[in-house]
Amino acid sequence: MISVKQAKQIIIEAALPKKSVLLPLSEAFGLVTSKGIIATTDIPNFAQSSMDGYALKYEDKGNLLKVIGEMAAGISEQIKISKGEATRIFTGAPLPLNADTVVMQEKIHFENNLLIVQDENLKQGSNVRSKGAEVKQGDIAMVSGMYLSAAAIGFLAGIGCVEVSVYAPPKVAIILTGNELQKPGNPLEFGQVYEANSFQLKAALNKIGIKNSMVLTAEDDPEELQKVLQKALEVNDVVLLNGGVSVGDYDFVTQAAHTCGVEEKFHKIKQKPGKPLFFGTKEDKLVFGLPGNPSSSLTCFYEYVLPALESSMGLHSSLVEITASVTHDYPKPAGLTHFLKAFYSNGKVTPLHAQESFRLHSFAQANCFIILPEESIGCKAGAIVTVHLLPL
Ligand SMILES: Nc1nc2c(c(=O)[nH]1)N[C@H]1C(S)=C(S)[C@@H](COP(=O)(O)OP(=O)(O)OC[C@H]3O[C@@H](n4cnc5c(N)ncnc54)[C@H](O)[C@@H]3O)O[C@H]1N2
Ligand code: MOO
Repeated sequence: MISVKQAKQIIIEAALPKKSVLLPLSEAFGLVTSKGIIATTDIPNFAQSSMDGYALKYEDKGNLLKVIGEMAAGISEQIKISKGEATRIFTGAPLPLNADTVVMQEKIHFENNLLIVQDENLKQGSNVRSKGAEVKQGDIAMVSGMYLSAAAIGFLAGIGCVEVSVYAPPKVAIILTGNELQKPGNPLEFGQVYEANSFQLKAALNKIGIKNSMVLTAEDDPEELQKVLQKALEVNDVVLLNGGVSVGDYDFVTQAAHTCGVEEKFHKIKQKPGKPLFFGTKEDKLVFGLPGNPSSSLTCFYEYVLPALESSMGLHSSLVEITASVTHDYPKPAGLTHFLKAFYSNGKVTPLHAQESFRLHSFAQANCFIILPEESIGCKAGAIVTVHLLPL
């Protein structure tokens, strides 16, 4: 058995290659740019008013001005002003030719139908967004490696971008093993359990933009499992097997992986839950044999699978490590690293009641793991412990 640290290192070394893909902007939220983006035009594309008011030549601000027309947002015809003239103008509209300044409508008055500016703070260029103030044509508007937040998507749309090169979300297959699994919605026959792992894994994959993962099932039969794994490997970058990875007579995952040409990198880690985790590679594809117990499966996903997926997508790890003061004693024997389902708030972390790996009740209320290292014999209330905040 290897340590948690060794297992993580082996997975980092087996890094999935980063693949670039061109996607419509509407599908790029949450992904990371794989190429820089060059602005194809000046934005704004014209000198633009940022207020409702009057457009004038700054040098005319002390004169009585004749209002010769109106510039509204979206206007298609240009107006030219001369000395002693101004136009009405609205927010977002282009400035008339020769105007360089906008005075807010609250800061003027009229005498005999002529405009008088009453704004001591008015400067040349006041209330005007200059052409190219956001980006200039030919500028790098966004560098490679940028996370596409909602604001980043809005920014790119605003500079006229329709497609963006991003690191492709890897294709992931989930394989369920176990004759006892029943779909939620059907009555449970004797000996059956509701299938939960594909639901939680799909939810966690969705969270990082990996959608439409394939879910395949295999009875506890070595040949069937081998066929299903072979099929999954043909079209996916990552395969997540569930269950069948331990030492029972019906646990065929390692055997099937070997028969499919998967090179075993490790099997079993000094940890709880998730001790029997299997990891192997086939060419540049990754194969994880997640232990079947739902809590073990999801813990291994967060600690081992997620970082591998995120790194291939250019994402920073969403499993954030902090330290916190633990609120209760939690004794454990030395020998295995424990990942305790816990709740973190305001610098304090509380281990939750049910830690058994067949249960998800406490996991459903958890927002973090407390990490108790291999050599530790647990923690005392008030001790500072390592915490991994979960990307919920
Ligand atoms: N003699 C030993 N027995 C076991 C050991 C061991 O070291 N020696 N390790 C135990 C540990 S720890 C774990 S974890 C499990 C892992 O077992 P498997 O990965 O082989 O998983 P299964 O036996 O197929 O299933 C375990 C458990 O999980 C339920 N399960 C499986 N898939 C799903 C699913 N998709 N949704 C919901 N529940 C699922 C399954 O019904 C079992 O109850 O091995 C221990 N045994
Ligand atoms: O390690 Mo198993 O995952 O405890 O139940």
